[in-house]
Amino acid sequence: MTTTTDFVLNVSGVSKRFGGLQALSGVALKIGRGQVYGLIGPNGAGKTTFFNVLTGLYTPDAGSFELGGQAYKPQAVHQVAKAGIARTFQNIRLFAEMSALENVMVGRHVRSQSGIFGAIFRTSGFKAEEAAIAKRAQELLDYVGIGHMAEFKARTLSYGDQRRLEIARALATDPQLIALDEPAAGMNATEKVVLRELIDRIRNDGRTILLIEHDVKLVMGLCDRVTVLDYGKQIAEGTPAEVQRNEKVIEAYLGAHAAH
Ligand SMILES: Nc1ncnc2c1ncn2[C@@H]1O[C@H](COP(=O)(O)OP(=O)(O)OP(=O)(O)O)[C@@H](O)[C@H]1O
Repeated sequence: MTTTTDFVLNVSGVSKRFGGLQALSGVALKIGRGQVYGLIGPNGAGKTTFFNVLTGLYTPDAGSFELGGQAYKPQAVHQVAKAGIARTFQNIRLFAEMSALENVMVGRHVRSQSGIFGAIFRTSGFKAEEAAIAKRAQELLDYVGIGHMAEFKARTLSYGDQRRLEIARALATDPQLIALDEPAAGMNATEKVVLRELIDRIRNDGRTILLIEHDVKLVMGLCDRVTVLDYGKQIAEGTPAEVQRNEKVIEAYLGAHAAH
């Protein structure tokens, strides 16, 4: 029997309106533990809006949300991080002047115990925790393949490496769900192959991933299931093979291409 806890994320009826524009209309999706789940659709379909609602940047007009079998309200970004969702952004958001290691350490602080008192008075508990956080951050940089760049300022890394750094920072929060917003954007073919291997590895290590991606080949090769949005509505859901031969999906994409 399938119980709700088999789903890391279980949302339904998610709606969001901007003035006269219905950006999301009753979107529902269930992401099984250990899956890579793709969210695709033409430009303006509502993918980023869905991410922003899910991660507390926008307040939904309606919707029910469950994470790891527990109800949660995505009302504020820090609550969402605590609840266990980490994300990356379409336009990379790193601390440009901080080192790669420090950027990952910031992510890890979501889970730290000593708090502000420990940080100010530099208690022994705080120092031990800082050392543990630095060690874990280095492991994560190694994991995503940029361990040798730990001391480099984030802004000096290549585009592809900055994206990998963002993934390391997301992993640092030990999330139940990692939401990746167009991780392959701006990458060349070689970088995409490396990215694909990394996402595969993250899944094989038992993590669950929600992915917005324009590169259809990457989505189809990587995802276990896919939801297709068009004008805020879900027009298809299923395995990559199923959605690829769905008439509505073909029409939405052809229509979008014809419009350009
Ligand atoms: N803050 C906002 N205020 C008003 N309209 C918005 C806002 N954010 C998004 N929209 C509109 O909502 C619709 C969905 O946009 P969204 O960015 O979610 O699409 P998307 O599928 O992520 O597109 P893309 O692939 O181009 O990133 C668009 O028509 C967009 O103009």
